Amino acid sequence: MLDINNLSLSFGTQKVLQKLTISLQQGEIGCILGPSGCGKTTLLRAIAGFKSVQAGSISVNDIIVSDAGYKMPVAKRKIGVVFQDFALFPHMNVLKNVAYGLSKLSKSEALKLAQEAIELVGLNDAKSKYPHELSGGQQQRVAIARAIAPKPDLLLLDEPFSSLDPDLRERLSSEIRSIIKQQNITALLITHDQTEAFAMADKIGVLHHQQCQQWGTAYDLYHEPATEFIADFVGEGVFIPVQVVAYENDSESKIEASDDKLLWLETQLGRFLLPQEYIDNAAFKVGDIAKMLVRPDDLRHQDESVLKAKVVGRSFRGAHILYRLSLNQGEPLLCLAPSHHDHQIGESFGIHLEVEHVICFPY
Ligand SMILES: Nc1ncnc2c1ncn2[C@@H]1O[C@H](COP(=O)(O)OP(=O)(O)OP(=O)(O)O)[C@@H](O)[C@H]1O
Repeated sequence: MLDINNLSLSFGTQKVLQKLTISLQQGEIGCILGPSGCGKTTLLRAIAGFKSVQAGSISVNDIIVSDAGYKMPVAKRKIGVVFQDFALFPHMNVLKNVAYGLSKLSKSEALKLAQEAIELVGLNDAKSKYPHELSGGQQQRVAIARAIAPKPDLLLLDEPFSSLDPDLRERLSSEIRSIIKQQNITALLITHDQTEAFAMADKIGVLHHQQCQQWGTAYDLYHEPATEFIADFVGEGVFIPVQVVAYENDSESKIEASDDKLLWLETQLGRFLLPQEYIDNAAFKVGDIAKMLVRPDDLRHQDESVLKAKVVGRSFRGAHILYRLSLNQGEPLLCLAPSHHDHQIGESFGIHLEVEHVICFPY
C-alpha cells in the first residue's frame, strides 16, 4: 500500500536519509523511531508531498507520488496528516474544524463525514465547543478526526501525543490504534518514544546515521536487533564481553542441534554451549571476543544460584523491580525481578542467565 523504495532525502549538500526502503500493507500501522535530528519529520514531509525527493520513490496504492523527477501536489495525494501541535483553528468549533478539509464536497456530504469522524473519536458531545474549551487530549482527537474525515488512503501522524502527559498519552495512543484498525486505515507515525511505538505499531523502523537500520516488529527489534545501535536504543540492556572458547560437535548436548556446530561462550555469568545458529547476527571464530546483549529479563533472580551479584541500584516498577547489579567488579548488569524479591542496595542475591538465543556484536 505504502512503498518507499531506495529513498534519499537531502537539504542542499546535507544528506538526511539514504536508500531507505520500507513498506506497509493496507491497514498496517508503521512507526518511525529515532533520536532527535535523524530525519523522521523530513521523511514524513516527503511522504505528504511537502519535500522533494533526491533519489528513489514513494508509492501509495502502486502509484508513484514522489521520485527524483516528480512530486504529486499535496492536495492530490489523499494523505491525512496529524501534526504535533494539533493546528486547530481557534475561531472554529469542533464540527467546523473537522469539516474544514471537506470543502470540495457538498455541504450535506461534508457534514455527514465530519459527524462520522467526530463520533469515531468520541467527541459527539463536544462538537459545538471551541478549541480553548477542550482538554489537550480532546484537541488531539479533533486533529485526528479532521485528518480521517476525508477518508484518506494514508494517515501520517507526526509525534501526535508528545504534548500530552504520559498517562493520557498511553490511553489515547491505544484508543487511536483501535480506531485506525477498526477503519482499516494505513498509518505511519513518527515518534522518539519507544513505548508509544511498541503500543501503536505493527512495524517499526529505526533511523540512525541516515539509514533505516531495521524495519520489523517490536519483537524483532527487542529480541533480534540488527545493529548494535538498535540493541542499545530499543529497550534496556547491557553488553557483556564473551569469548568463543571452542567449537565442538557434541551429540550428547541437551541442545538438539547435533548436526550443527556448537560454540562455547565464556562470560562473567558462566560458560554456555550454543549452536552457532543461535547466535543470530554474527559469525565468530575461536578466540574471538564479542559483546553480548543481556536484557534485564534475560537475567533471572535465582536464590539457589552460586553466582551472586550485589545490588548497586534499584527502580521499583510495581510488578517488578529493575536492579542494577555488580558482579566481580565487571560492568553493571540489569535484572528485572518480580517485586516480591525485595532487596536493598548493598545486599546480594543469586542470578542465572537464561540463554535462549544470543545477540553478539564485534568489539
Ligand atoms: N528546512 C530545512 N532546511 C535545512 N535543513 C533541515 C530542514 N529541516 C530539517 N533539516 C535538517 O535535517 C535533519 C533532520 O531533521 P528532522 O526534523 O527531519 O529530524 P527529526 O528526526 O524529526 O528530529 P526531532 O525528533 O528533533 O523532531 C536535521 O539535521 C535538520 O537540521
